Amino acid sequence: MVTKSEDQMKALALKLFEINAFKFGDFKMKVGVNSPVYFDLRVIVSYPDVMQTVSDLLVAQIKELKLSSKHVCGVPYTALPLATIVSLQQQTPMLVRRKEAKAYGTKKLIEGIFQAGDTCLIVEDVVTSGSSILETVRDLQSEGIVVTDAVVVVDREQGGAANVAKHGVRMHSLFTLSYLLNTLHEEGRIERSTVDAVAKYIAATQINTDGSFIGGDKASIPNDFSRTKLTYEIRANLAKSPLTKRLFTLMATKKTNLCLAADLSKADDVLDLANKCGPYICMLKTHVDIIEDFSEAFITNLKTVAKKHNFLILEDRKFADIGNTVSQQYGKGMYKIASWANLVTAHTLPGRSIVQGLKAGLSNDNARKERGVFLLAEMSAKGNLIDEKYKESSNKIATEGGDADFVSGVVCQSSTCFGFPGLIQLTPGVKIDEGVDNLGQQYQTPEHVVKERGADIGIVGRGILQAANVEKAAATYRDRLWAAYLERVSK
Ligand SMILES: O=c1ccn([C@@H]2O[C@H](COP(=O)(O)O)[C@@H](O)[C@H]2O)c(=O)[nH]1
Repeated sequence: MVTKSEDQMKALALKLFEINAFKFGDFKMKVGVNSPVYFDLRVIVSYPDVMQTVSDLLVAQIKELKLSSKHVCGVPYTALPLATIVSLQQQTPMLVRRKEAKAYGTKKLIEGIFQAGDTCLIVEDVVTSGSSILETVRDLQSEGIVVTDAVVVVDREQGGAANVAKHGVRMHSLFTLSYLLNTLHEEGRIERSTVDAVAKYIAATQINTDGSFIGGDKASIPNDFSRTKLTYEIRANLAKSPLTKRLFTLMATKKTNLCLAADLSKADDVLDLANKCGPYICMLKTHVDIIEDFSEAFITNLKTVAKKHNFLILEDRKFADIGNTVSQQYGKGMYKIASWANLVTAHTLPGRSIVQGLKAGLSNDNARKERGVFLLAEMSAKGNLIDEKYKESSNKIATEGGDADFVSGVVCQSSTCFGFPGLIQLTPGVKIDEGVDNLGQQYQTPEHVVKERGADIGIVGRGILQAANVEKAAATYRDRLWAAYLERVSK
């Protein structure tokens, strides 16, 4: 029996690229928007070895998943030869769906011998919206045939799996587009920028069951896929961690990209501030070590306020030690930060081990899904020592490697810090009046940080804390930051 090995999958991915079964460019798609990537699996009939491998892998997949069925049926036309080989290898009778009923003779849409109540497994080459699978399912079902599963060669990850699932069909793909892109990149065949560009396109073109685009019609799909031009809804689809997705979604639904820096030294003052400003913020940022009367009760109350007003808590601890120490600073000590802060900040100075150390401070994998870190790649302090190379290396830690899924974003001052749209740019040093304080903090206006510097979330501390009416000030900052974001994505 053929099994699916990682090496075999990689080799096939490269082979498909070599024979132009998938290519990069600007292609007109059935769904009505152009795509930077196109699959043409029709060509594989000219490569018997590729046909053999693809069908072997499909059969291995069917066996692995124990997908037993009375018939197999390929979605016309490209998948027909694949379904034929699967039928032969499995000795499972085939059904053939005609695209149009014959005008003479039996006028049947489904050819082959079957009875109502028989089960049938669908075979498909490439799935975008899933509409072609559903057309075949519809014709089989109208003959009383039961369809619960489909095996496909490539899932373009544009919503097809979810769409067919809504009609009771589970989709099992050999390859996802992300896997293919990453494999080609790892093997040096395509640039990281191509991977990112295609990922942005895929996130922006998620398709509903009815063929419409999630988040608007065709006209609303941007042709500029740079991070700052995409909406938070679209970027939520690209985020690697559940927590980052949650934050993007929270921002989009609550319509706020304001983070309040609660730099106060009394626990009750922080709670009072959080209660007053909670409705306007997506995140409350703490410096827990400046709270003089810190207690567990404070944390319990803060979590209650966060839940009531639907914001996340970011502890701006700026971890910077070796992994082993960081894991203890995060999980232990009097603050037990890992137990309550959704997010923390960390310097990238120690390298990748900073992220590994934080992950090690969490008790289990489930906890990791609910926690994340913002890495500091730039600082707002005048005369800070960070240079371009440091920024670039921080970007690599944030976006590459096995621990990048724990990174929710980057604390920085410019849009050039990172390009990956699944991460969030957090920018401090925001005040209605630009300027520098007496200890070197540099301020820019809400509009400037969002539109010119690429901030996704603006951090405001004293701009709100020192206002006569903190609630009113929070509302003003929320309005200005949000309006700047809307303007940025609409132009
Ligand atoms: O580069 C950085 C990183 C973090 N901060 C933090 O943000 C707030 C800013 O407060 P303001 O009162 O608005 O100046 C503060 O908690 C800093 O620790 C930063 O300013 N710059």
